[in-house]
Amino acid sequence: MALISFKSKIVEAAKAAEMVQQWQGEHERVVFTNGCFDILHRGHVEYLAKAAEKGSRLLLGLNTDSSVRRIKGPTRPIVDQESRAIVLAALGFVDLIVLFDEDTPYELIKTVQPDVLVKGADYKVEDIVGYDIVCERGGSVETISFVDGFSTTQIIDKIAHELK
Ligand SMILES: Nc1ncnc2c1ncn2[C@@H]1O[C@H](COP(=O)(O)OP(=O)(O)OP(=O)(O)O)[C@@H](O)[C@H]1O
Ligand SMILES: O=P(O)(O)O[C@@H]1O[C@H]([C@H](O)CO)[C@@H](O)[C@H](O)[C@@H]1O
Repeated sequence: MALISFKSKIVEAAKAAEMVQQWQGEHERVVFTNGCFDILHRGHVEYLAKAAEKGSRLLLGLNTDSSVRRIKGPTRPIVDQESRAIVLAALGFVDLIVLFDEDTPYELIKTVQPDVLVKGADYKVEDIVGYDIVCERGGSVETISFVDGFSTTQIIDKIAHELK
């Protein structure tokens, strides 16, 4: 798949909503998840693969750099938003990526109206942003178990320690 086709997965919210409506019209089950995904690691990949299995299409909400900075602190992200989006777009089981600049994906989830909302098991189901929106339309909100020993923070700490 040429790079250009990876980039075509990265769309604006309005386009994503249009695609989701089309897929749902064809009885496809659309899964939504979101995150910062700074320095992609094995936990992310296994998590996204399992999220994708919960439906037939996977839409990923990706925090912009300024959003990540507000959530994870002034030294983050390490990897810029365009690079994070392209790396994620290379994953065959990711169908669409939408950048969002808010602190939470609430407005994006309201716009795209997915069938399934997924986060990692570090979140309680009822605390997941968008829970109300997805449940209201009869969708499901689920968590995916953690792959122990993998986090971006741990990678950063390991590099910082090794380079001391
Ligand atoms: N080891 C893991 N196993 C399964 N899911 C994970 C793992 N690490 C992160 N996730 C999930 O991936 C998504 C993105 O998480 P995030 O980008 O915060 O990863 P992270 O490695 O925890 O980052 P940080 O260390 O900077 O907090 C979230 O839904 C999170 O639950
Ligand atoms: O990569 P993270 O930190 O797991 O992603 C965050 O998830 C938050 C979650 O959806 C809250 O229920 C979200 O609000 C935040 O914007 C990040 O995407």
